[in-house]
Amino acid sequence: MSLQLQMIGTGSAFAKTFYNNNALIYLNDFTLLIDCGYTAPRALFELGISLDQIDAVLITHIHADHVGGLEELAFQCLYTFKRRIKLLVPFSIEHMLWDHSLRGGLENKDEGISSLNDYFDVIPLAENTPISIRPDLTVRLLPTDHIRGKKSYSLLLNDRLFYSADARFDLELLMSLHIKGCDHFLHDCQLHSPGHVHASLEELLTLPVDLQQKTWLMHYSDQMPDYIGKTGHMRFIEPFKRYTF
Ligand SMILES: Nc1ccn([C@@H]2O[C@@H]3COP(=O)(O)O[C@H]3[C@H]2O)c(=O)n1
Ligand SMILES: [Zn+2]
Ligand SMILES: [Zn+2]
Repeated sequence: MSLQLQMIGTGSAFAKTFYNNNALIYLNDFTLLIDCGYTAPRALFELGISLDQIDAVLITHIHADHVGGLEELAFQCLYTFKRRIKLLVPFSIEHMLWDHSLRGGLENKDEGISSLNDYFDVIPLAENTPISIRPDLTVRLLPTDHIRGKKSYSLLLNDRLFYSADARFDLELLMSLHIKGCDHFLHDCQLHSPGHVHASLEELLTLPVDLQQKTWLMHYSDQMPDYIGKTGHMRFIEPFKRYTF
């Protein structure tokens, strides 16, 4: 079954001309936001999409370009829209997300607000297990290396779309998914080497041609225009454009 995907930003953490690398997945009467960085509310505003139109948000890891917009989303859901949406969060980072990222702004003992559950319908996700979010959406969390000692997850949607979030280059993983028939690969890409905590363009260019042809580059720096035509068979995914995968 095909998916409609729209990046509400495609920038690296420090990009100033592209919003944070976050995505909307559109299914029948259901809209899922993948990551909610600090530019997400502004990007959605630019797109004419109200936060009220989001039905669920899935978090890949705890960096501000992936979770920095959650405070606004939580407040708006509770106080403006009076609506609870789903928060899909890897089990291993749920506690950290509250205690280390959001609690400072969202806790309110006077109103009895003391956890993520006071804002969202929290759905903790297990690793490496297909999770059926709805009949038309299965998500598998793939633990992938990003920052040493910090949990970070790539996603496999409906067993056919790989979304790296933030990940170092992992040839073995990419090849095994490719061989199993995964149709589309959206990968973060650091344009200049070394990639350090992200896959670099140089590394991604070592992928076989038939895998490159399925690969879209995201999470790129402001220098992206200088690299057009230098990405082999891989394409840059564009912000705000709606794709059918
Ligand atoms: N060891 C590290 C840790 C972090 N960083 C940079 O900080 C950014 C945090 O968001 P990101 O999107 O994961 O990208 C990280 C690196 O640019 C980095 O370059 N090296
Ligand atoms: Zn990032
Ligand atoms: Zn990151």
